[in-house]
Amino acid sequence: MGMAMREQVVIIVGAGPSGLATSACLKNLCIPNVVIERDDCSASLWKKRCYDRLNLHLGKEFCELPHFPFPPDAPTFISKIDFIKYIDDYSARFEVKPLFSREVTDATYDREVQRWIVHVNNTCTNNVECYSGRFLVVATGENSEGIVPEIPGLPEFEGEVLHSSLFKSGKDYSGKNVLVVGCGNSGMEIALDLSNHGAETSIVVRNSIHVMNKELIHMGMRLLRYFPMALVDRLMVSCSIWLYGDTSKFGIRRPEEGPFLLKCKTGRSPILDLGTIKKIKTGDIKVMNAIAYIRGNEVRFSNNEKQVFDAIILATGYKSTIKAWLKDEDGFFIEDGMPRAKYPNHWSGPNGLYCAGLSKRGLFGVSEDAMNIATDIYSLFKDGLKDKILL
Ligand SMILES: Cc1cc2nc3c(=O)[nH]c(=O)nc-3n(C[C@H](O)[C@H](O)[C@H](O)COP(=O)(O)OP(=O)(O)OC[C@H]3O[C@@H](n4cnc5c(N)ncnc54)[C@H](O)[C@@H]3O)c2cc1C
Ligand SMILES: NC(=O)C1=CN([C@@H]2O[C@H](COP(=O)(O)OP(=O)(O)OC[C@H]3O[C@@H](n4cnc5c(N)ncnc54)[C@H](OP(=O)(O)O)[C@@H]3O)[C@@H](O)[C@H]2O)C=CC1
Ligand SMILES: O=C(O)C(=O)Cc1c[nH]c2ccccc12
Repeated sequence: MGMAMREQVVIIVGAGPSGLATSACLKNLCIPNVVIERDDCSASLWKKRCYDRLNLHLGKEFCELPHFPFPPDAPTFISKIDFIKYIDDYSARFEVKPLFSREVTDATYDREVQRWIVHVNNTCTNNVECYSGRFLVVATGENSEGIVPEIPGLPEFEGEVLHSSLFKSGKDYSGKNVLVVGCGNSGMEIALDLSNHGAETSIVVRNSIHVMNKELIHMGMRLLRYFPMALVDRLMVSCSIWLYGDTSKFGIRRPEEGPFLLKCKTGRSPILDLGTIKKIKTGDIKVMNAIAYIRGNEVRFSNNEKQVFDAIILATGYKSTIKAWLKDEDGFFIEDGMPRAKYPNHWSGPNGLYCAGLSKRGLFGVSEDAMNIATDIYSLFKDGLKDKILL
């Protein structure tokens, strides 16, 4: 029996904020679309794959999705629960109804028929489904899979090893010796949570980082609307020095380049401190050098220090997994699954291919991409393609 081909205009892969926002913007312009999601719910990163104490880091004006502002009486900083509610309200408002439990395993552009052919594994029925669309929007996110670093001896480590995406709470680690590897925003907050719950906590900081707080970053983001980045960056660093002093004696060095410049160049966010630095200063959280190797349950650091641990939390970041399923003959994406073209030209590719949420600019980047993509597809509609597309 042949497989039924489900004809679509726009196929959106991923029902996180990017996929939902793109769908909503398209619907607003009366362009039919379908959202395909591997998980059994939308925004699964927020609902299932983050730690309990997580809340939004940025003010609500930087976390809004298109055409749906947060209520004026909502607090500046939104909690995770309220953000999840906002996402669900957003889907309801625009009647976005993703097809859940469907993992895209293959997407190929068929030049003959000028359409994207997308194969999906329905994890409920175990059937393979096939969709075809004139446009394909990749919205599978920068956080599709946790990165597990290659550290000698890690696979044989005798204690527990957990990626930060699976970490829920420090309460399971009370009284244990825990090593957090990685000092991005996840690592810093997880270390705080562990220590608050009575774990003996250490964190590996192998490179320089900018440390700021919520209010400072909020002020900086607002100032960026009016002032040059170099000026705002200088102000941010001065405030950071005033707030935290010289942290190098605690193992935390500041980069030469400014926080927002680094964010734009590398995508790495400054650390938004929620109390971790105070605990590092008091010695409640211990800063460690890079890991040299692991033997049994003992970790050896690059300065020859060694210590035994019960658990290791890998807060070592995430990767995009697009390359595993997208037949990308034109090389729109590079090896790490991120678009080759630099911001602000990253979102539009050849043959009706787009990506949303891959600009390393958090939720504000997500909204920008969704609106650009919908407007672009709409203009192709208007230019007379309409009849052809709707075929
Ligand atoms: C712990 C953490 C906290 C964060 N906090 C903030 C914050 O406060 N502010 C901010 O601006 N940003 C934050 N971010 C950044 C985050 O990337 C965005 O908030 C947002 O979730 C990005 O949305 P997205 O839709 O692009 O990706 P995601 O939310 O990751 O959604 C992608 C979706 O695609 C699905 N998918 C993946 N592969 C497939 C496939 N092959 N087939 C079908 N479906 C697939 C996934 O299941 C997922 O539901 C945070 C990230 C993390 C990890
Ligand atoms: N509430 C919020 O808004 C939150 C937002 N986020 C966001 O989510 C995204 C992901 O954050 P996060 O999960 O922290 O990941 P990141 O990619 O930001 O950080 C990963 C960290 O791991 C370090 N690292 C990687 N490999 C190793 C290794 N082998 N040994 C030692 N250190 C290593 C990196 O350091 P190095 O520089 O040395 O490579 C880096 O500090 C970010 O954009 C972040 O801002 C995260 C948490 C909360
Ligand atoms: O998650 C990202 O990549 C973002 O850009 C949003 C963000 C979350 N936490 C932050 C701290 C400082 C600057 C940006 C962010």
